[in-house]
Amino acid sequence: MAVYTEVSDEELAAFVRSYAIGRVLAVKGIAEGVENSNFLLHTDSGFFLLTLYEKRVAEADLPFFLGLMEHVAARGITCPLPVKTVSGATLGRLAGRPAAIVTFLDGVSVRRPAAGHCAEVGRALAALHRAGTDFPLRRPNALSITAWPPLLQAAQGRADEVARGLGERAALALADVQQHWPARLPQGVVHADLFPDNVFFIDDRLSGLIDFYFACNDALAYDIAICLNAWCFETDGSFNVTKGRALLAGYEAVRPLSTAEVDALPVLCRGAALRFMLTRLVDWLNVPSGALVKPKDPLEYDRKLAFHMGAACASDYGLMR
Ligand SMILES: Nc1ncnc2c1ncn2[C@@H]1O[C@H](COP(=O)(O)OP(=O)(O)OP(=O)(O)O)[C@@H](O)[C@H]1O
Ligand SMILES: N[C@@H](CCO)C(=O)O
Repeated sequence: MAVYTEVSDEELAAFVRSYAIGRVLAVKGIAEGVENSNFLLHTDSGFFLLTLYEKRVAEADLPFFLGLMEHVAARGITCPLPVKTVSGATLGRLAGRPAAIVTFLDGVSVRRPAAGHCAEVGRALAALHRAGTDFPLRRPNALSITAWPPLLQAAQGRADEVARGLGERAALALADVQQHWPARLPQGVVHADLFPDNVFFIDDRLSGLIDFYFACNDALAYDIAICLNAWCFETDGSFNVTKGRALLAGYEAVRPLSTAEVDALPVLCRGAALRFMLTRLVDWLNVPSGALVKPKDPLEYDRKLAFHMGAACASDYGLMR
């Protein structure tokens, strides 16, 4: 369970009094997630999500994340909406952390996505990219390629405690992506963490997107690579090209890819796999004592990276031209 910060009943009641959402009837720590402390909040006005922003979220970035949710929601994307305090603020402080209340979204995430889910995610990702086009705030990707060498450095000495050769494989992959990383792909606002746990469905139809706390400005196609990694691999480590094709076709039904984006797909997938392998590895080696959190497996992304190191072109992912 991701609850890093405990909140006393008194602190919570005082915090909620600054909103026009009635009294707290119940509050419950949420079992999913690894980044922030999340609570399901039941008040006289219904259900809400209370988030206390933890280590990786810089307070200065919160107006970007909360503003983006409002911006894309106004353009037809179903996502949580920040709730305003009676004085109009979307951000406050609780138990020493920056904190916000957002609307609760109906739906459930899928554990084993099918090709139909992948198609829906592709469409939703492209719609999000379109909706973000005129978002006025900017946030560079703090976990882009320039952030990977320090992550590797932080973990390399102990990487082989997790799996033999892991540090060396990561170093080779890093050198490869540094050599081939594309310079001038179409840019925009990307979600950057659209994993299955951040997409809700009702009756197999996509009902909403959550967790905008890695959103930033980057290459739009990099967001596709993150999704191919997160949605289109099987539990045995194989890439499911039918799911890849579905995701890419869903995306292109809304926003067709340029030739440069198609050509860059393999290296973007390698980079995206390396990014999540490295952040998972650093977290795996540094679980805060006393935190109720289950770190995610870096080796899942080591296996995905191995697949991508052997993939040569976009057709390996199901994209036909
Ligand atoms: N607005 C919402 N409506 C309903 N449930 C939500 C909402 N926001 C979050 N949740 C629930 O809380 C869980 C954790 O939320 P979230 O993914 O934002 O946390 P996180 O710590 O940032 O996780 P992650 O590891 O994905 O980065 C989600 O998987 C979902 O079950
Ligand atoms: N989605 C990320 C965790 C949130 O950063 C992962 O699976 O590694």
